[in-house]
Amino acid sequence: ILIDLNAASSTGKSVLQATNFDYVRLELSRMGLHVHLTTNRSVDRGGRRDSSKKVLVLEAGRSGVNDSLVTVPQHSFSFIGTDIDWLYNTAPQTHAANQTVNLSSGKASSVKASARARANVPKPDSRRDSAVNGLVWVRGPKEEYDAIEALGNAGWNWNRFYAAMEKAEALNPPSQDLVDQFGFVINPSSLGSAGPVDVSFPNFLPLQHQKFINASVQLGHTFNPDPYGGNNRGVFYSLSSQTKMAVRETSEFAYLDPVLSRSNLVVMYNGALVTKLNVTTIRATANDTQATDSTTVVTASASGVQVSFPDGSLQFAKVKPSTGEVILSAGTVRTPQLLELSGIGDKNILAPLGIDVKVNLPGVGANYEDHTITILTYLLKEPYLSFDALQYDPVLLAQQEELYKQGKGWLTFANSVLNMAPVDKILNSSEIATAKILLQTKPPTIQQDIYQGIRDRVFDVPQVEYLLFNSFSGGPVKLPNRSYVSMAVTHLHPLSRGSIHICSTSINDHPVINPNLLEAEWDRWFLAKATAYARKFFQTPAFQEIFEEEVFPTVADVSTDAEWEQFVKDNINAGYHSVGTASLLPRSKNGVVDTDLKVYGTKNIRVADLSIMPVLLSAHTQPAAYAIGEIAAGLIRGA
Ligand SMILES: Cc1cc2nc3c(=O)[nH]c(=O)nc-3n(C[C@H](O)[C@H](O)[C@H](O)COP(=O)(O)OP(=O)(O)OC[C@H]3O[C@@H](n4cnc5c(N)ncnc54)[C@H](O)[C@@H]3O)c2cc1C
Repeated sequence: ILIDLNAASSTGKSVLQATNFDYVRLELSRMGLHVHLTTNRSVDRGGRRDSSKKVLVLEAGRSGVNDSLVTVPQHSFSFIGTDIDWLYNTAPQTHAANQTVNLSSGKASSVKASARARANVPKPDSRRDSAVNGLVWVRGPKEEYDAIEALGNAGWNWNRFYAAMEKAEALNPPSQDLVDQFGFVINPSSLGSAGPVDVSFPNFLPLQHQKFINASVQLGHTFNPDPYGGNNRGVFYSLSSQTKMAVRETSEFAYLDPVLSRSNLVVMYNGALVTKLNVTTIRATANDTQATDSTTVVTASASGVQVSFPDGSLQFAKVKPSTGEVILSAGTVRTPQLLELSGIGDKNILAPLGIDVKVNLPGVGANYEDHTITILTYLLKEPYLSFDALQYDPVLLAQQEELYKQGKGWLTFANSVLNMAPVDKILNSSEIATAKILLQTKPPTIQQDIYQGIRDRVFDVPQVEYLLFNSFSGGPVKLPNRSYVSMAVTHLHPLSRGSIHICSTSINDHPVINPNLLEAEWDRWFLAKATAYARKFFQTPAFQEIFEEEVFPTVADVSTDAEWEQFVKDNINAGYHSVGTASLLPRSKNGVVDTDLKVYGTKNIRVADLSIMPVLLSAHTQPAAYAIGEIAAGLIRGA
């Protein structure tokens, strides 16, 4: 049953009153959605579906189906500032000029879109998706997944993640035409072919992105024809989470659509805002191994969740006594918020707010990590064009909109071509010596073994990603009727760690989001070096052919080490790759969930989203989110 709460609040209320659910899943949208749906779907595949299990999925966001800004690959990021953006900002960043940094996050579902797709509305007009990310589909190197296991998480290694990512994805190999036009190369045997999530190359690659491969090779970077099999070092063509016809792929379409007709599934969206879990507790007994002091509560269980409906009423969704489960997939910002509001978290944060501490779990909201990004802007020579031309040339825009209806042209493109660079490609020998010294200092906020792992892998795995945005990103002057391109420089393994904690007892107050960007000296120094290096791409013959000049920052403004460090502090961006606030780690290491994704000290509460990742990868995060969903589905089924 599919219930749009804005339209059918009373139906939603009657369903909640009448049902005890086996699984209540918070939230529907995007990555988080598919755990239960995968549960259903996978069980189907194995012929063991248990349709007696009642599943409730709750999502606060609305459908983005009628909003082409969220459905067309080229429009990714356009959701920022709209009603499908949670509108997060960080707290002032002490080590980054005290600025607050944008941390937009999607608040949308696309169940209507899925319904439309089921009705066979042809692509791409079905506009079926509401996801908002940049569509980049890439995985990290094998060692980084194995390092998650080495932190004390038995079984959470490359083999498991790789199998789960392959299970989720279905590669559409590029047509011969695309190979001939743009040079796309891929090794199909490193990718899944039968999963629900379509991954494809865009049907268009801007000239500057083609040249980026050449510029990288001219600088001594290696071209990697097979970045999906456990080694992503070098420059390569990256895939997008989109269909062959250039419609963005999402978890809703991939996982929800095939099971929407099931009578055991209820999906409430467009205003199903979960406010807290109702948690009851049983006190520790003397022989309980988890008890750390006489007041420790060791077994907490959720009887259900409270849901605020669009009409302002508070409803209760019940799980079956003794067997029902609640699965949190509210993302890295909201999952710790919901746990804390429900009394699961650090007692030193909860008690002053008057929250009854059900499980004292200091790891909730801690270990927060994000990639950090700087962006440089360059002017293209005439007559070369970027997406900026779509704004100043209405004829071109109209042509491209027409082409998109056939799944062709500029609008099919969000991104492709990444350069995942190891340290020794961008630092000289004296800088490497400095790097080794800086890495000896452990910043205060990172855990010892996470720090050690990152430090020990620094020279083995990529440390910086270079990626082109096909438009102007910033700078003092934007010339009319001219096209720009930007270079995003991402530090892949920062050492700074922050936190996300509630500051009130209301779900409506955003938690305090403090990534603590650039706290570590290593992070400031390395990102400055990596950003300065980005200029070298533009000095290669391949780029000099098409680029006129650097507009932000100019050589006159920023050239010395000190100037680059200041540039980084003044212009830092978060990577939109937040992880870690409900970390998969042993409880003794400040973990929040165990290897079954169960929240420590609880009987029937799991987390299945990116908040469980204890450390970031040399990769964008959505494939890991899908993998976590696939793995969680297996755990829930006991498979
Ligand atoms: C602008 C942007 C660009 C990105 N680009 C890329 C990219 O190109 N490639 C890539 O791999 N990754 C990218 N990412 C990252 C990737 O999209 C995220 O890491 C991923 O979506 C996280 O998945 P999640 O399931 O943990 O959380 P989310 O996808 O954030 O899902 C959480 C859901 O829970 C809902 N929710 C939250 N609180 C409540 C509540 N109280 N009640 C009900 N519902 C609630 C939210 O509305 C949301 O739908 C990008 C992210 C952003 C924001």
